[in-house]
Amino acid sequence: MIRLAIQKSGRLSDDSLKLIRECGISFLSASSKLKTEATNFPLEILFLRDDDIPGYVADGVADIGIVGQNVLVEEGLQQLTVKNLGFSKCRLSLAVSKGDAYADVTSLQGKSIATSYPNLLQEFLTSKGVQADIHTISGSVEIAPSIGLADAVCDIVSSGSTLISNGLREVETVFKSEAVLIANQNLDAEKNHLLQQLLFRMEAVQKAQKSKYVVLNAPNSAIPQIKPLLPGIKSPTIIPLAEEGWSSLHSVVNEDDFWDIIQKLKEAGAEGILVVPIEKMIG
Ligand SMILES: Nc1ncnc2c1ncn2[C@@H]1O[C@H](COP(=O)(O)OP(=O)(O)OP(=O)(O)O)[C@@H](O)[C@H]1O
Ligand SMILES: O=P(O)(O)OC[C@H]1O[C@H](OP(=O)(O)OP(=O)(O)O)[C@H](O)[C@@H]1O
Ligand SMILES: [Mg+2]
Repeated sequence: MIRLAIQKSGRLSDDSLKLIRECGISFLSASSKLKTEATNFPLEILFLRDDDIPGYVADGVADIGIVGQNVLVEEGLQQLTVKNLGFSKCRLSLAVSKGDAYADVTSLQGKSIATSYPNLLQEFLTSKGVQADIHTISGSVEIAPSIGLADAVCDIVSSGSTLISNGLREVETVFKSEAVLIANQNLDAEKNHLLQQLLFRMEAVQKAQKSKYVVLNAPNSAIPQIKPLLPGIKSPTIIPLAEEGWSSLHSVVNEDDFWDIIQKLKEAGAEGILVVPIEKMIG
């Protein structure tokens, strides 16, 4: 049995649970239950405050966990990272009151800055040669300038709407973050085997999310032009249609190149193009 720690409730929770389910793992979850067991994989899930997850994994209370890089690096435990997960993307930024003058980071010299990330902030300020008074608070950081607690803040930003609602202006990016899978560094052979199985499934899910299955019809005369546009995993599948002189081509395309390829396919004479999501992709 391997023990996974995820955030109980917050910005990491939904996508963490979604990823586990997409790996084909089923479990019952009730909001009041802080521990559950999967029904079809030897996995136990602990629901915790995100700040506690790196420490629990480092100590072996949990074997693996999902947490934001901002929390992991703040706690000095980045060496536990196994895999970037691509969700809960955000940045740790410095912000000042909307009306405050700000030229560059030296404008913060001698100022007080409220944050929940004193280590990341201190490292950034030191790298810029700036000395400031760091005031550590555990939440509602954006309120600090308006109540006279600090001159500036250093907090998590995604859309920027929390800053705007609190009369603040983002001025520097201190750290970029996304969710990561972390693991204890001394897992025994059995737990390591289970971790490798989970990683295999996660990679299949991630690959599938970046790809689309494309089906189209084309006159046989257009196939030489279309084939190089659809390299797929090996090469496209070509099946003759009932109508003489026509074929159906099937392939996988990468999401990043998708619109560009569709445009070129149409120009080459493709018709009836169907685009289908892929659930899992292996090899
Ligand atoms: N607005 C956001 N958009 C995307 N990701 C975010 C956002 N805010 C935070 N995150 C990421 O999600 C993590 C958890 O954020 P959340 O705000 O839920 O934490 P929290 O309030 O400290 O929760 P907890 O109660 O578990 O301590 C952060 O550490 C960060 O990595
Ligand atoms: O740039 P935005 O899109 O506005 O997001 C940023 C906000 O999101 C997070 O808080 P959250 O809403 O998770 O609440 P919390 O303070 O309870 O953690 C973070 O601490 C910021 O306050
Ligand atoms: Mg927290």
